[in-house]
Amino acid sequence: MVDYTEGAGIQYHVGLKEGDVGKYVILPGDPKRCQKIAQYFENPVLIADSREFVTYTGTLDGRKVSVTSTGIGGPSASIALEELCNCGADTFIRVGTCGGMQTEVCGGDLVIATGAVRMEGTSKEYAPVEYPAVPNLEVTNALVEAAKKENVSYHTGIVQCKDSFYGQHQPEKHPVSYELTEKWNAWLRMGCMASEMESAALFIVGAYRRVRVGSVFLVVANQERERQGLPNKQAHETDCAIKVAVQAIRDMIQKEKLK
Ligand SMILES: O=P(O)(O)O[C@H]1O[C@H](CO)[C@@H](O)[C@H]1O
Ligand SMILES: O=c1cc[nH]c(=O)[nH]1
Repeated sequence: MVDYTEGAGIQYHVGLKEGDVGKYVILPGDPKRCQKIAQYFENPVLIADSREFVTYTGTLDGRKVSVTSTGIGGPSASIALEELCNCGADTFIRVGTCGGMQTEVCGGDLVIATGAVRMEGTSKEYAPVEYPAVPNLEVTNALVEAAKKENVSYHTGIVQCKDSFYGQHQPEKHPVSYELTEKWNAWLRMGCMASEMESAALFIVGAYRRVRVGSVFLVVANQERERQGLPNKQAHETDCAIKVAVQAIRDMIQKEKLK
């Protein structure tokens, strides 16, 4: 393979090398969420700012932890995950936003993924479609315990991943509306809780790289509630999801210390 590391072990896209990041990394999509997340660390330092990939490293309970943004969608998320693995990280929590699908999933709630629908392209370049996109059980259990501790309204379940944000929100405008709409109805009937864009790729690449990945999301709104004429609360403050992810990492660190 061509050496994209410029000979110094620096990963081509994220601009990081071994030692720059902790074992635990929080993965938001939005680079602007990184600083906010880093504020929960002790002594956070901006390590790299390359394309959509912004990284801060600090500590939590004496252990090195990092946050790296992935940008939007599977392609950049898979790059971030691969390159962070190359730097020595092995436990990841995606902290994202999502759109609620079942009517009980309201704006301001959290969703913790127990699996992801692979209606995106990146994961298909790693594993045949028969292979399921599932998060790591330890990370997911830690997220659920943290959500209980933080006393927040949360749901667990399958999230639907896709590549086109507007295919989710305005399928009728897409030339393949027939396919988008029919599949959306199938995901609803199968009980999908929310729609977002990166977890399927992250879970599949995580399985391939033998690292632990989990996801927690803030529900921004619910288009199904809107469609059914139900009140559709909107939320944009991700603090609640960040707190749950940070608490989950603290709990995993504590468990590790007891080993
Ligand atoms: O808020 P983030 O983490 O970016 O996540 C969600 O928001 C973006 C779409 O608005 C997609 O990346 C989707 O997965
Ligand atoms: O509706 C939404 C909200 C956030 N992210 C998505 O992909 N869809």
